[in-house]
Amino acid sequence: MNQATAAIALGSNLGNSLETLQAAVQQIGASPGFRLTNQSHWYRTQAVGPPQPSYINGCLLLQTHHPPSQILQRLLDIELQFGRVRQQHWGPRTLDLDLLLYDQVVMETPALTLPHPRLHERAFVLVPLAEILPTWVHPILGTQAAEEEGLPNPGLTQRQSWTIAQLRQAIDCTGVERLPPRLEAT
Ligand SMILES: Nc1ncnc2c1ncn2[C@@H]1O[C@H](COP(=O)(O)OP(=O)(O)OP(=O)(O)O)[C@@H](O)[C@H]1O
Ligand SMILES: Nc1nc2c(c(=O)[nH]1)N=C(CO)CN2
Repeated sequence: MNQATAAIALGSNLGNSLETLQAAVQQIGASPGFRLTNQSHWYRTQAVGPPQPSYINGCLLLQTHHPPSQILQRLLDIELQFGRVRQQHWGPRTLDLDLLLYDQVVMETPALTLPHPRLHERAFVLVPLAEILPTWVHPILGTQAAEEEGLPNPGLTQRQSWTIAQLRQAIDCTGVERLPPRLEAT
């Protein structure tokens, strides 16, 4: 059966974040039909949004035959399992899992937008994602359709297409610090 590539962003800034994130990776990898193929390092990142503690962020890649809606549902279930409660918009959380992309699929429903609509502007996503998927081309940015919809072109010059590595180069990535590997084993 044909498998799709999906990328997932993980973040946490409440509780023992590293432990939670590592347990979440295990849960995702152990989910039927999800094959974990790559994982970024973990990064300590300055919080975007209201004042709150810094986050730990990372990304991973899956091969899967599940459709995007089922992947999102599994991610929401795992968030709940780790005690995620939605309170403040962009506020602190024990675990946040976002589906960043699914092959070149472009979709928008009330429950799911692909690619993730803020992927291209977030250093805490682009830095880890560029480690594991630098050559993926954003299916909307830089295209005619994006301009017609008023989507921002993230660089000063016009491009026909944007890879993850190019998007990462185009934004300010200060405040995103790779954690030393020894911390990953704790
Ligand atoms: N690509 C996506 N990945 C994850 N959730 C998505 C996506 N597109 C839409 N959603 C919807 O967004 C809802 C709210 O997500 P959430 O509370 O995690 O947002 P947030 O993390 O506060 O903000 P942001 O979306 O900017 O990261 C989810 O219940 C989900 O239905
Ligand atoms: N550094 C950082 N900031 C955030 C994050 C996150 O994962 N990392 N998630 C948010 C809500 O999705 C809001 N702000």
